[in-house]
Formats: sequence, structure tokens, C-alpha cells
Amino acid sequence: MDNQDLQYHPAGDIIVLDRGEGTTAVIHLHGATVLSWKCHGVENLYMSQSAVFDNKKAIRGGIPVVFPNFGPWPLGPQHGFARIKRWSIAVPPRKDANGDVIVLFMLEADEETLAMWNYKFRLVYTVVLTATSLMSTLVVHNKDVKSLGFTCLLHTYLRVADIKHLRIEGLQGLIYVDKLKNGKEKKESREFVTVCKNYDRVYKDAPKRLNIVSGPEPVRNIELVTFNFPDIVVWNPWEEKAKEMSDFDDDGYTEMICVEPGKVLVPITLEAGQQYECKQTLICKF
Ligand SMILES: O=P(O)(O)OC[C@H]1O[C@H](O)[C@H](O)[C@@H](O)[C@@H]1O
Repeated sequence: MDNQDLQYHPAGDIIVLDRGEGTTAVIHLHGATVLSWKCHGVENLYMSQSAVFDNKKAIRGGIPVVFPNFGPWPLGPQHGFARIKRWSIAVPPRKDANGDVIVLFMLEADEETLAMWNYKFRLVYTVVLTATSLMSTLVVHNKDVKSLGFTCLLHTYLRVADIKHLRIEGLQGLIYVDKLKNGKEKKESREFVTVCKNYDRVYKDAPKRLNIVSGPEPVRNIELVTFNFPDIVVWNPWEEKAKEMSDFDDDGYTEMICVEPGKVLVPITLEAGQQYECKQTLICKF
């Protein structure tokens, strides 16, 4: 997304973090969705050209926040409501002594969320832009007098130069749940995970560091470092499914991969007053 595109959004919806030298992040208050993360002028996130910005639908691309449920849900919309609620700015963007830019967003229970999920909660989402990284920290607070259970995930759409040259390093030996085979479990034998078809797998107990490399020119290498996100979802809809989604470009699957750190296979239970912190750091390796 370039700055010109931002003109299409109503004023006040968009937060721009600018660290200088072409390193920027753009965040939409709808879902606190990170729309763009550029490192020295190079965009690292995929945003569908057909994404809908109506402050209703989840934004197709960037980093939507999934809470309180990953996947289909009897109580509300797929992937929960956090990605389709308007977040508030808890602390406006500011630069720290290193020149890094930090902003904090907040989402709390309201009439609409209580009607589908009857728990008082507070989410605090911190985004930090450094010279080479984008850190996203989600803290879930139980503000209720009863315990609550949830799953959560950062639905990170990475831009890849060409899906044919993608390899994800660090998943070898892990058990994964294949969502396209009725949740069948299998062990990942490959040193580098490649994707050449509709792909929707949840890797269990993933290591805290993964590399997502794509090429050929320019070679993109993103390191993903996680905290309290034991599961990694890898998703690419491929050609046929991409065409079925009105907000997904027909050929978009060739230039994206979702690598989504989450806590999705075993829900978290928080007692009254407790909190859970989880974090992803994306590092641009040159
Ligand atoms: O279309 P959405 O609701 O945004 O979901 C997009 C995708 O999200 C995740 O990656 C899930 O594992 C997929 O099963 C799902 O299709």
C-alpha cells in the first residue's frame, strides 16, 4: 500500500508510524489491523487490492487480530470480533530515545461483545516499529468476576516475492493439524516447508524462531520471533479458493503466505483479574 491509497480512508481511521528512512507502519483502527510495514521502503505485508474498508468486514491482509476465537464459532463471527471492532488509541504514537515508534490500542467489552460473549475483558495491543522490526504485543485482561476462556492469534499476511520460491525454516519434526483433512495430525518431515496448493495447517509447539524466506530477486527473509504463541498456522488459499473470496485478488495467492502465531489448539483460561501476554516480532533480515 502506498501513501496515495491512504487517501481513500476516512480521516481518523489510520495511524502512521514513521521511523524515517522509508521505515513505516500503517495501522487501521478497524480491528487495530496493521495494514502495511515497510522496512527501508520495502513492503513486507500482503494487502489484497480488493480488501474492503467499510469498517464492518475484516480487512483482507496485513495483520488482523483474532480474538476470542480462532475459526468458526457458534457465538459470533469466524475468528471472533476483535478484527471487526473499532479499537481506541490508548497511547498515541511517540518516539522513544532510540527513535523507535510505539503506539498502544485498546478494546474493551461493550454491549455488542457482551451480547455474543458474556465476559468483561480488556485487550491492550502494543505496536513498536524499530529500524528493522515490527513488534506486536497482545495482552488479554480478564476484567470479569468469573473465569473466561479464549483462543487468539495474529493473522499475519506476509508478502512474498513469488510463492514458488517460499520456504519456511524451523517447522521440521513438528506435529501439524491438517485443517483440509478433517484435522488429521501428521509429522512435518521437511526441513523447509514449501507451499504449492491450498494449504491450511496448524503446527503444534513451534519453536520461538522461524525464518520465512522467498526469492529469487530480491530475496526476502523475515525472521518471526514469538512469545506465548505455541501454535503456528500456515495458510494459503491457492487459486480456486482465492477466486471464491470476493476480497481476495485472483492471483494474490502467488504473492502471499499467512504465517500466523497463535494460541489456538488449547484455549487459555483466565481467572478473574488475570492477564495473558503474547507477542510476535517480525524482523527484516537483509
Ligand atoms: O476468511 P477468513 O475468515 O479471514 O479466514 C482465512 C483463513 O484464516 C486461517 O488461516 C484459517 O486457518 C483458515 O481456515 C481460514 O480460511
